[in-house]
Amino acid sequence: MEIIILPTPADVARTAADAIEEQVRRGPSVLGLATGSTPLGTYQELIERHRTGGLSFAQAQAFLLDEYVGLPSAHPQSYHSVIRDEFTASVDFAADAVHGLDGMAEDPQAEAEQYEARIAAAGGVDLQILGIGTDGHVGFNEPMSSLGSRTRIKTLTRQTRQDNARFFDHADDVPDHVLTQGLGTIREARHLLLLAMGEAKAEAIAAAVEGPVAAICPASALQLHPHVSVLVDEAAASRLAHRDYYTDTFGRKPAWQGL
Ligand SMILES: N[C@@H]1[C@@H](O)[C@H](O)[C@@H](COP(=O)(O)O)O[C@@H]1O
Repeated sequence: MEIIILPTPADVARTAADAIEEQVRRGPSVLGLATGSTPLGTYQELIERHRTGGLSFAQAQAFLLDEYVGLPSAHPQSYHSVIRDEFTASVDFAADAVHGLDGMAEDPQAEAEQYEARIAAAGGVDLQILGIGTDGHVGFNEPMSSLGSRTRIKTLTRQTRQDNARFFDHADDVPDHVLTQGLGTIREARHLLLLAMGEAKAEAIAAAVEGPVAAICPASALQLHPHVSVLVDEAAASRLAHRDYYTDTFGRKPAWQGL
């Protein structure tokens, strides 16, 4: 894992956008997109680069990590709507290039299997953006998710429903169930970019990066992946025990200048 500690959330957003831009400029790319508040600065940065710097997503495809069960895609808090409103509608993805799970599918298991097949048919994900929940979840893989799990239906924890209540009118409106790519699915992406900002994520980041690989912290499964970049601001890095090791450059430029 490459642990990159940056001064501010804006630096995290810019560095993540650099990695995505580099991937997209390399040629036709498959991006894995996360929702939640963490990547919003990155998406803003990419929209700006599209508008002013000619960055194009016309050759890219995107797959969302997860979706609420029971919300139609037109619901403002469905992840279909969120990613469109926060990012994809403001750049130039081709029609039908942005894929998500159908939270209204009559057979969620069949939907999950078809989604895996669609990712495979696209050639797999080149670069996957990830946030982290305060309980260490990635996607919606809650604690005790199998480290080898595939896309499936999951029940949210009370903690995650509370954390996400801010996006809904009433706390009770947060769905109980979700469809999410599994930890095994996520680990098949070729490069993982885990982003975290703020003190509230510090404990989860420390457990994910320095803790044992264990289902109690789903993000710790990323330690098994050969190419992970963890971009954190100072606050999210504040519980890391080995900070000096991550930041020691021995006078060279930091490794992250070219993720
Ligand atoms: N399913 C999403 C995750 O993909 C996200 O990374 C995480 C953190 O959310 P936020 O970025 O808003 O803190 O929780 C949400 O529930």
